[in-house]
Amino acid sequence: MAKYTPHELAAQLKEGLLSFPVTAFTADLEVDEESYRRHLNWQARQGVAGLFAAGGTGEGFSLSPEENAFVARMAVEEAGDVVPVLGSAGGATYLAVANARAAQAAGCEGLLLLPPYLTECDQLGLEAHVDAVCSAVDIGVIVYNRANAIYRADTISRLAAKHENFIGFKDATGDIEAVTRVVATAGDRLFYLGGLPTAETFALPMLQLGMSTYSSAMYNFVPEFALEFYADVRRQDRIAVTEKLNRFVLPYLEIRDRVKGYGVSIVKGGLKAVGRDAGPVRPPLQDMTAQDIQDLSDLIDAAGIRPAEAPALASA
Ligand SMILES: O=C([O-])C(=O)C[C@H](O)[C@@H](O)C(=O)[O-]
Repeated sequence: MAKYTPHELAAQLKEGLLSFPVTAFTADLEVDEESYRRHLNWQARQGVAGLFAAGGTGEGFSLSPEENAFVARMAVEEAGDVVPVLGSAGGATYLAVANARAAQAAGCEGLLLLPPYLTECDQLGLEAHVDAVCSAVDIGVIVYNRANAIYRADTISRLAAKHENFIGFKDATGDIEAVTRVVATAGDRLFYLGGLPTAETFALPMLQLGMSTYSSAMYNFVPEFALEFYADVRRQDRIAVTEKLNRFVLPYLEIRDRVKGYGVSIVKGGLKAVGRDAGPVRPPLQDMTAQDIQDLSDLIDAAGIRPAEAPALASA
């Protein structure tokens, strides 16, 4: 039974940083229960407004429906008494509906609806997709505007008028005109969160567009830094934000951009770098090389943001 109504959930999420934890895997690429539970415990207790299990950084797209439900259940058990936990739903409509129902049954307060895969889709199909998911559950639903799921403002408004539990719009396009149309049309009926890769990079300009929060992947391994960054953004302290961009975020992007898919792999690399290994990524993503992890570890030290309780990386 959810503790938050969809409306209360939106009010809570929009006022703080959002955690998107990685899903821990063993060397055999199985879900690593012990390591995941440990990670969740750490992530939930640093001061975020909500925790999204099995999102993009959590490799939700690589989980079977059973694993997705298991991950959601573990997240609720480990973090649900501290922060609202949201699950994820993805793939074809029938799978997304099954994921959504399983997330609700696991005790999630809401869910992130990931884009479906492979096929192109347009507005009527996307509307039917969101319609089916929102109708299948009572908990809050946030759509992820990304890849092949790009929602027009009128589609979003119709869905918001129809479904009380449709509460949020997460953008990973950075298309200012389109996002402005969505925010201007749906207004306060929804809340808006930034979800571009390494969302910190865009946080200040997106705040002006109405995105009071964002998904922080780097919060996984440098939580204090990520929270300070968010506080600077909310204060609109451009000088502090720029200093942090130069000190860590922009050099981090240079490592992230070395290989396609490192947007996720670098987060697990960052966890290795701070001594909190959550295992490998699943193919088709590829793990960071030892050199890339070392470079990231050096950057963390040069920026002075190694988490207090995290040991330095043993030299290779
Ligand atoms: O679903 C997710 O993990 C994301 O939204 C992607 C990341 O959290 C992205 O915002 C980032 O890399 O900071």
